[in-house]
Amino acid sequence: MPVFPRRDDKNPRQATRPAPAELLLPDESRRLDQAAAEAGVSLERLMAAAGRAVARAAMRRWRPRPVVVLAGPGNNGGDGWVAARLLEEAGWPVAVAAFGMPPENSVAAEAAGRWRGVRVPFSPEAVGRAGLVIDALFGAGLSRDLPAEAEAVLRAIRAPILAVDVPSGLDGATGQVRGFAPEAAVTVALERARPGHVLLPGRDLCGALEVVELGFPPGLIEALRVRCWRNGPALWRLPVPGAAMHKHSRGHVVVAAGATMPGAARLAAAGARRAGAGLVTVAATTQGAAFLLRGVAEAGDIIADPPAEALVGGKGKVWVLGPGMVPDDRARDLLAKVMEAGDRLVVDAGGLTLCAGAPERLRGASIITPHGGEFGRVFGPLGDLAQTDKPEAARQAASLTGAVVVLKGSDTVVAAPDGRVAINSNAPPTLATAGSGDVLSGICGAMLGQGLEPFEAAAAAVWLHGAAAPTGAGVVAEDVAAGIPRAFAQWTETYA
Ligand SMILES: NC(=O)C1=CN([C@@H]2O[C@H](COP(=O)(O)OP(=O)(O)OC[C@H]3O[C@@H](n4cnc5c(N)ncnc54)[C@H](O)[C@@H]3O)[C@@H](O)[C@H]2O)[C@@H](O)CC1
Ligand SMILES: [K+]
Repeated sequence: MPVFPRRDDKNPRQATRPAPAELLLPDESRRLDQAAAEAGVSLERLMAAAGRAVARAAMRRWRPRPVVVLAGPGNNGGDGWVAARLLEEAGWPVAVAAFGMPPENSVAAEAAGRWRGVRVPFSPEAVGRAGLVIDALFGAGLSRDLPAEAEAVLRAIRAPILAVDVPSGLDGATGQVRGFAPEAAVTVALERARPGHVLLPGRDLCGALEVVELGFPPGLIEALRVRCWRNGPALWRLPVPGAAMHKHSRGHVVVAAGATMPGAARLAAAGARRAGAGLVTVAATTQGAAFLLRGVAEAGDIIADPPAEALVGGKGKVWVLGPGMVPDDRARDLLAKVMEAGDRLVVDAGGLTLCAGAPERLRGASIITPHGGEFGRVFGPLGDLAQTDKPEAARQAASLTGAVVVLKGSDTVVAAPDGRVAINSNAPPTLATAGSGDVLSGICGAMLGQGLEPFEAAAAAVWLHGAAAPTGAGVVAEDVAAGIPRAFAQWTETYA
């Protein structure tokens, strides 16, 4: 289970509560509705709350204007019928275009039955003159591709779209588009967000995400035992140096540098040092050491041509193996020795290339940090799965290797062998620059060295990396490392 921040309610500085981080899968959402019914909270009441939240979101963001509500045949449509009625009661001009009617005697049918206002045919013309379209066609659990008729209408929209639950066509579990999904200005998510609101391309289609609580009885979400979260401070605590600490109690990170790209090792070492590692050593070749010594302030201790035996083993040691590493015999030997010694280990870049098509070689690593290409090279068919279901692919890779998998991208997924998944969303596009991954692997090493367990270490590192990255033009990987103290400060001020 994730460690939740301790809070001291007497101290107002500690009063900020991280937003609920659970991401519900469609099946969990169904179980939640069922449990609510058993606890005496009817679907009717939940639908009324959802429709009210949608109407309020429209009134908060827009002045009264002609609204067209696209209502689908299920409960998503039901929310739309409720919202239509409330907006009309508030004096807005509203028309409903229904795509099929809900089954007789259903809660959604009841909501539709209460609509006394204008109905228009479900056609591209219906949305042509709208000033706002409420998309209540299908929800996050859509099980097949969007029908062509629905796509034609959604494509004809020129007005801003307020999506109920998800923009219709978006798969709530994976963030993938089923045939087509429109780009919403606002998405009202119900009770909790879904993985598809955070994963790409879904996140980009949702516009501003509003998560509204519907009034589920307390304890029901906890009882679901959700295994997927939005990555953030609700999942881990960053290590904060205490007065009694000394450098040897804050971990010793050893970065193994390759023969040809010592700059990558320097960036990994910078990430580790800025993220609080007590000691950082770069183990380089003679040639690499000569280069590194010129930038000693950002590299830590440098050892030229160390015999691996001299470095492996020892208390508190964490290896970062791979940034700038050429997958040669020396690297292969070193990986084997580190594994044999049982040291904690972060494997990235060249270290992953050593394991292409042979994921079993990674057994014993604590954290691996592949981008999509490296993931495919190591895990073969799971690489294809990652294209359609990134969390599931990362989860399977973690279970296969026993390592926490950090599958990188703008929507980095962190998966643990026990099935926990954190999806990250704070990475600015400036992180798409050479060397930024090296900084991340160093931060992962520093988190492990300071005592976080691998899943929390990886998730915290990924968040810190995103928070450290400056936005705007001209950002290079060194700036990300330099931004780490500011990211720590942001966390301390808000959550510590
Ligand atoms: N706990 C929650 O989150 C709550 C959710 N509510 C709403 O309930 C919705 C989910 O309701 P449903 O499960 O009824 O799902 P939908 O409203 O998405 O509708 C599914 C219906 O559409 C049909 N369908 C699916 N794909 C189709 C296709 N390609 N072509 C034609 N028909 C298709 C299905 O057979 C089913 O009848 C959520 O999106 C949300 O708006 C609220 O009403 C109340 C509480
Ligand atoms: K929708």
